[in-house]
Amino acid sequence: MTQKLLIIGCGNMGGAMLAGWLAAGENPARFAVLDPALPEAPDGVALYRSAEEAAGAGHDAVLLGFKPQQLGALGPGLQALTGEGVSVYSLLAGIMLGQLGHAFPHAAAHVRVMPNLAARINKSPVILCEAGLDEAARTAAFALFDTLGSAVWLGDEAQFDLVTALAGSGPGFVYRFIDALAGAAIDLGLDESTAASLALATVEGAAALAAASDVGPATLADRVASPGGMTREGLNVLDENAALRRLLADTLRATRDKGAALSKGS
Ligand SMILES: NC(=O)C1=CN([C@@H]2O[C@H](COP(=O)(O)OP(=O)(O)OC[C@H]3O[C@@H](n4cnc5c(N)ncnc54)[C@H](OP(=O)(O)O)[C@@H]3O)[C@@H](O)[C@H]2O)C=CC1
Ligand SMILES: O=C(O)[C@@H]1CCC=N1
Repeated sequence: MTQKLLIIGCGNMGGAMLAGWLAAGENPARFAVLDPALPEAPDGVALYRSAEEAAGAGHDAVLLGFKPQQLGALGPGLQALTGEGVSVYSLLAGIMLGQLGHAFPHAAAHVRVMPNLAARINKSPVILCEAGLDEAARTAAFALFDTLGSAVWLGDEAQFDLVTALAGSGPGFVYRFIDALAGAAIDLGLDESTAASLALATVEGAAALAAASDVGPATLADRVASPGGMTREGLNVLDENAALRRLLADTLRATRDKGAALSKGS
């Protein structure tokens, strides 16, 4: 079981995860941060400015929360923090287990972790893929990340970039949809603040209902579309030539394919 986690790079995503763990009641002393310029860490969480300083953290796992493009430059300087008995959890989009193994050869295990920003409110799916964990360590890793929402093991690493596009990047696409929904209403004559608040409340309520419902989104869409009514006309626009689905397939494809480029260093 991870006793103490050193978060290396605590920006948008690492910070959201740390906030989620603390919000769930985890002991702040279980966490430490290594980040050269972070203004401050939450109360009770040690903040280190260099790898040399962080060597005293007493950690048994690290969470890599810097950018994938930094792995080559930062990896060698992190060797001393990722020695025997230390598990390496990585948020680095596109970076494969084999590359983590190459960068941190002495670590006990290597785990890819893909959450999203909703970790901050413990509502994130967290996809996990590992090499080197024994059964007890798998159970402990699952529990740690499940606190942030809902953890799930992915058996086939070849699909990791695709699930990253869907669930890691996904909130970005949903936020664009909310803005586009509001923007379209503004284009048709609604005032800006009414459009923004109605679009957000509608997406929030629709997602919550879908999550609480025992039928799927397609059935719920049909329940919104009263026979002979207004909604069907709008659904017909989205459905014509699978317009929305094709747009989203292009979106996920472009996102997924950037993962392969990141793993090659671009
Ligand atoms: N944002 C998201 O929604 C998601 C991101 N990810 C992954 O999380 C990782 C971080 O992304 P994100 O949080 O968006 O990026 P950010 O830039 O917000 O966070 C990166 C953090 O790393 C810090 N950092 C820079 N250099 C070092 C160093 N030498 N040692 C330690 N820390 C350093 C940065 O500091 P400074 O700002 O001062 O440079 C910053 O605080 C990426 O690998 C990304 O693929 C995964 C899932 C979702
Ligand atoms: O944009 C990125 O590369 C990261 C990975 C998933 C979400 N943000």
